Parts: sequence; C-alpha cells; structure tokens
Amino acid sequence: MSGSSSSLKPPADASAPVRHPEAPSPGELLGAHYDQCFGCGGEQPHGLLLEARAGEGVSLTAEFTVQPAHQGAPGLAHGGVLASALDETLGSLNWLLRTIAVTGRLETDFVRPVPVGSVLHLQARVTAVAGRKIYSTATGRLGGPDGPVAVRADALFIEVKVDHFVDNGRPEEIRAAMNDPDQVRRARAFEVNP
Ligand SMILES: CCCCCCCCCC(=O)SCCNC(=O)CCNC(=O)[C@H](O)C(C)(C)COP(=O)(O)OP(=O)(O)OC[C@H]1O[C@@H](n2cnc3c(N)ncnc32)[C@H](O)[C@@H]1OP(=O)(O)O
Repeated sequence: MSGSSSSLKPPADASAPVRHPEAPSPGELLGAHYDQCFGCGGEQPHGLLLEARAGEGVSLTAEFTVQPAHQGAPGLAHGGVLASALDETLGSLNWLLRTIAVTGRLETDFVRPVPVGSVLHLQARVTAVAGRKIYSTATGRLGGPDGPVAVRADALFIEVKVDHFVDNGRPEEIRAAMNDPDQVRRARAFEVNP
C-alpha cells in the first residue's frame, strides 16, 4: 500500500523545477558534498558511501551497497538506514537546482526486504517547486536499475539560508568546513552556489 500525506502534494500553482545552468552534466558523478556526511562522505567508515550521478533535467541516480554495519534484522538492511539512503539521494537533487534546502518531510514505503551485500539502485527527481518548497520522489530497486522496487519515498525539502547551518551546527565542524581551502568543497558543504 502507498499514498502520501497532503503536505507532499504540490499546490496547483507550483512550478516545474529548473535545472541550474551550471549543474553537473547528465552522467557526471556528484561526489560527496561533505566528507563527514553519513550519506556520502568518504570519512565515515560505517556511512553509506552513496554515489550519486546527475541525470536529465532535475533527476539523478545513485547506488548504495548494503554493508554488515547497516543491518537491522540478521542479514537485512535496517529501515532507518534505507530511509537515510533515500534522504541523501533526494537531498542531492538540490545541488542540481543550486538551492540550499533541508528535509522537512520524508515518507517512506518499505516494499521488499533488502539483504546485506545487495546494491540498492536509487532514482530520484524533483517533481515541483513552490516558493521555498521543493517536492521530490525516489525509488530504490534491487538487482539493477530496472529491478523490482524495494523502497520508495516522497519528500518535501525546504529552502534555507546558509545561516541554518552556521546558527545551528556545532561550531567546530562549521569552522572547519568554512575554512576548507577547497572552494568548491567549501561551497558544497552547505550546497551554496560557489
Ligand atoms: C546543505 C547540505 C544538505 C545536503 C545533505 C543531504 C542530506 C539529506 C538532507 C537532510 O537530511 S537535512 C537534515 C534533516 N532536516 C532537518 O534537520 C530540518 C529541521 N527542520 C527545520 O530546520 C525547520 O523545520 C525547516 C527549515 C524545515 C522549516 O522551518 P522554517 O521556519 O524555515 O519554515 P516554516 O516552518 O515557516 O515552513 C515553511 C513552509 O514549509 C512548510 N513545512 C515546513 N516543515 C514542514 C513539514 N515537516 N511538513 C510539511 N510542511 C512543512 C510550512 O508549513 C510552510 O508552508 P507555507 O509556506 O505554505 O506556510
């Protein structure tokens, strides 16, 4: 069964999403937005190490390999970890819009169990934008990009100013990210247009 709450349905006056002219080309890897990110960062040994690739329009694909550290039931991925993979994939879409945004709502359907060792093939796209609200949807499939759907989610991201992170994040991490000599990485830590 599936169906999402009314707050995940775009209003009648919502617009189609517009891909930023400098968004990565279709097929290009997005790379990590922050090396300490649980979803995509290379410095998190038990993280998801999710790799996202730009698609056409405001869409992308990503892959997540389920490791033993991601178990809930024996041999199966934890549902919260799968929700994290969907959240990270959906959050990465904002880089194609060059909008800084955070998840306000994430509704997930868990359709099939996901075994340890399997690769979850994720596909996500922005469906509409209305003011600060970004509506998006994602699926995760097993066995290949055309395999059966194991998880899916609808989400609402809310555009924020960079102050959202500066005012609320722990100062040591904010300072370190702000002082990163790599300009693109520094910008991407907060998903800001460099
Ligand atoms: C930059 C790098 C990020 C990329 C990383 C990707 C990782 C994946 C993304 C994440 O996991 S982000 C981390 C998880 N999310 C958060 O920590 C967000 C915590 N929540 C907040 O900070 C605030 O609630 C939020 C910024 C989302 C909204 O607060 P605001 O004060 O800015 O907005 P406001 O409450 O006025 O809401 C603006 C509109 O959005 C609507 N809205 C806000 N939260 C909602 C919600 N949860 N459900 C439905 N609608 C919501 C709200 O009703 C309103 O609609 P209207 O304009 O029509 O009145």
